Amino acid sequence: MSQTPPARLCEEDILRLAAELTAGAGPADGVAVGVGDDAAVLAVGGARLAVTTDMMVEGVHFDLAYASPRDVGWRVMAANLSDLAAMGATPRWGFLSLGLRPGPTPALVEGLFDGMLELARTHGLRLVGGDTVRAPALTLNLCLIGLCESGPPTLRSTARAGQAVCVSGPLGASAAGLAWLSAGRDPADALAAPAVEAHLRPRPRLALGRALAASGRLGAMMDLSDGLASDLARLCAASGVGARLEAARLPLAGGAAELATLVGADAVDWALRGGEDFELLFTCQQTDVAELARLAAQADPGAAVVKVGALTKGRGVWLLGLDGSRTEVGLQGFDHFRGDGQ
Ligand SMILES: Nc1ncnc2c1ncn2[C@@H]1O[C@H](COP(=O)(O)OP(=O)(O)OP(=O)(O)O)[C@@H](O)[C@H]1O
Ligand SMILES: Cc1ncc(C[n+]2csc(CCOP(=O)(O)O)c2C)c(N)n1
Ligand SMILES: [Mg+2]
Repeated sequence: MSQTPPARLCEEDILRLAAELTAGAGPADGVAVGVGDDAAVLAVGGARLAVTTDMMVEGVHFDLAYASPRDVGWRVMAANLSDLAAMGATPRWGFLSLGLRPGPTPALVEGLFDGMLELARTHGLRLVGGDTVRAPALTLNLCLIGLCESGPPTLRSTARAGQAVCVSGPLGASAAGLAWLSAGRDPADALAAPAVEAHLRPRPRLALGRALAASGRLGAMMDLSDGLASDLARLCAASGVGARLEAARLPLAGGAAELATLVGADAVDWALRGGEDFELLFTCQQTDVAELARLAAQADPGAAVVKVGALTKGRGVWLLGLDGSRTEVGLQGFDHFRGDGQ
């Protein structure tokens, strides 16, 4: 008798389960924000702590064939700091859990720490602990703690229909760099170098996150780690709204169109579904876009405020194509257990 194979969960299913099961325990003392946002927010003795954790695994998030240990350390720190940026928090303390294959060399371990600490120092974060084990693949997990002192933490669940949807910079550069490096192409190639840099050394938008939080003009905010299509769908689901993106407004990373042609990919696909851009995604009243752009330029000269669409009363994330077509694109970004994951 044939048996029905057990159901397989994708990452999205697991995150939903984690949210449901942890919420099932009821409200907890001191938890201002639990599972479901970029960081939890804990109320401790008058302070609000934003606490986040993010793991990177060799072969899944990086490949040592093209990434140096220093790049790997930088990237895991950047991904974690970006979640604090999304809450408008100021980074303070970090813990590193490190899984190393047998026979770790000083060059590997020192390189990982150098990369992490270089970026941590820039943002005033101190590594204060961790754990070290043997593992079948190089694995780094950071847990970072920040302080929400630039205003209330900026959440995913507070967006309203009618607001503008904005991003803080170009999209698709990291995916372009990854595609270039994975194809074994020259990282120093003049056209590809900025994309390679964006992939290996992303720069989380901490000053911008704080400035946006302090403005008091935001609807909702999160960071872009899985791709605009998925991350905006999560923001929309948390806020009970839908969104319409306009392809003509997407700020494609410089050179992405040419690189896409060279490696046989699509730059719009990178921008929507590539992930790891670590830009901020936020919503605000349409009339506040110009003022936030002014604040952003002051806080971070490298950042921009680019309106890419608007929130709607409907459900789902829809893309208005250059040809006038409407396509649903929600949740098409990176998922560890779907598509590019297994
Ligand atoms: N295994 C887990 N147990 C409990 N909560 C989890 C677990 N995995 C994820 N979460 C929570 O689910 C939410 C979404 O997690 P996710 O890792 O996708 O965060 P993100 O900010 O959307 O993405 P990224 O980690 O790429 O920055 C977060 O609030 C996170 O703390
Ligand atoms: C070797 C290699 N293959 C694929 C990717 C792409 N990638 C991996 S995880 C992720 C989303 C964010 O991760 P998470 O959800 O775990 O925070 C993306 C876009 C990569 N960086 N390196
Ligand atoms: Mg995030």
